[in-house]
Amino acid sequence: MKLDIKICGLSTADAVDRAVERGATHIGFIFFEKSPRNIAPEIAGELADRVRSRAKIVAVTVDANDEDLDDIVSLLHPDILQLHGHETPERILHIKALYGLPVMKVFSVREATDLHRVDPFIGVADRFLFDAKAPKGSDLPGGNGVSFDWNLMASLDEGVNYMLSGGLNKDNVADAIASTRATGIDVSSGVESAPGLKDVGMIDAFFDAVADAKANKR
Ligand SMILES: O=C(O)c1ccccc1N[C@@H]1O[C@H](COP(=O)(O)O)[C@@H](O)[C@H]1O
Repeated sequence: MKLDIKICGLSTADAVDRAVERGATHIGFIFFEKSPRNIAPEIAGELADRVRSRAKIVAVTVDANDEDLDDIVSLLHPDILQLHGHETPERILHIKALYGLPVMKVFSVREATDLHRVDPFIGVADRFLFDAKAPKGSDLPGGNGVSFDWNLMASLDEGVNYMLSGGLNKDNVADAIASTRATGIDVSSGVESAPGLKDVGMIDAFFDAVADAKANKR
C-alpha cells in the first residue's frame, strides 16, 4: 500500500532531517502569523533545501493574498500549495494560473454534510485534505490536535484523492489508516512536545506506528 506521510509545521533542521530520514514524503511549512509554527519564508526555504530532492515541499497558507504568496513561492519554491482557509474555486484557479503549482485544498469536517463542500472543487484542486473543525475559540484553522469521526469518510465519492489530518498521533494513526481510504496522512501537533516544538522521538514513534499499521494491513 502506497501511503504519503506529511509532517507539518516544521521549523528546525533536526526535525526536518529526521522526518525525511524516517520516510516523510511531504514536509509542510506554516505561513500563518497566529500559529506557533509560523515561519519566515527565507528560513523555510533554507530548511527545505536540505531535503528538496527527497520530499515534496508544502507551503501551508490561510486565505493568503497574492503578495504573500509571491514571497512564499519565490523564497520557498514549494512543490505544493496547501490552502487551509476559505479559498473559493475561482481563487484556486487564479492561484494555479499564477504559479503553475498543484493545490491541495483543505476542508474541515464535523458531520457528513461537510464532505459535500468538496463538490465544486473537484477538477479544480489537485488533491484534498480533510481536517477536523477547529474547536470554538481557537485562533487556528488547523494544527489544533483534534480529530473527527473518520467513519464519515465512507460517504465520500470513491474518486476523491485525499489526505487525512486532525489530531493524528502514534496511538491513533493505525486506526485512521484502517478506517479510511486516505492516500496520505498528515500530522503536526501529534509529534510535538509543546505547541510548535517538534520532538524527534515523537517523530520516530509516529513512523514506527505507521510501519506497524502497514504491516498489519498487508
Ligand atoms: O499547524 C498549524 O499551526 C496550522 C495553522 C494554520 C493552518 C493549518 C495548520 N496546520 C495544519 O493542521 C493540520 C492538522 O494538524 P494537527 O495534526 O491536528 O496538529 C495539518 O494539516 C497542518 O498542516
